[in-house]
Amino acid sequence: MSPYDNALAKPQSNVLPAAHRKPTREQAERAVRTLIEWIGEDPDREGLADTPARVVRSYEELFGGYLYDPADILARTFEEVEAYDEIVLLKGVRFESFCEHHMLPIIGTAHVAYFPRDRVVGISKLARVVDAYARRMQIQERLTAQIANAIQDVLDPVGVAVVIESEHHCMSTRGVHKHDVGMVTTRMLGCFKDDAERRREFFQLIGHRG
Ligand SMILES: Nc1nc2c(ncn2[C@@H]2O[C@H](COP(=O)(O)OP(=O)(O)OP(=O)(O)O)[C@@H](O)[C@H]2O)c(=O)[nH]1
Ligand SMILES: [Zn+2]
Repeated sequence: MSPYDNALAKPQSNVLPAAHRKPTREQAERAVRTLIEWIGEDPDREGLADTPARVVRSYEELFGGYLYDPADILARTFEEVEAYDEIVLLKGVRFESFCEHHMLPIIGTAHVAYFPRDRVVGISKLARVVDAYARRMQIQERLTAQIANAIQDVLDPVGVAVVIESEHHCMSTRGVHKHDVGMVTTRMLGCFKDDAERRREFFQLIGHRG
């Protein structure tokens, strides 16, 4: 059992606790201004005057995943007309996320597969689920597990497989300064966990040796 399983009981585990009061936009902009001052810059010079507002606006986009419930995204499904008992794979879904330790980008690719039981989902919805979880403060292990668990919980397929490969800018642009190092995480559920042949087929489809 992975240490993240408990935190994953609900797909949306890293949302704001109810007791936490969300700061106003003005407070958020003031916080950015404070950081600019802390860096040693003049927040009133022309080039920086609008920066706090820009940063807060960009955060709305970069961390917009909290506004989406993956269960809603996956709610619209289609009954299979012909029984399709093979893997459905969305391969190479690029995403941008932010590590929760340094708030620096995690840039990566997700491969998301499921083995339908009796319903299929519009394929774009798998990419939307990736974004809904990526556009939050994350660690890659949790991101991987959340995507897989949401698909399992909502679609109840025979199995789900998620592989994420990424570069962590907190490792490349600061700290240990290691470039071109990939972090790979996987989450296998159902037939992909229990059936070695199915898992091998999945890894072959994404171009890895299983
Ligand atoms: N497991 C895991 N670690 C991550 C992820 N993103 C960032 N980290 C790591 O989180 C760790 C935080 O370590 P700390 O020692 O608290 O922070 P730090 O002093 O800034 O560490 P360095 O990055 O080694 O300089 C670092 O080792 C990061 O590489 C992630 O998605 N998963
Ligand atoms: Zn980091």
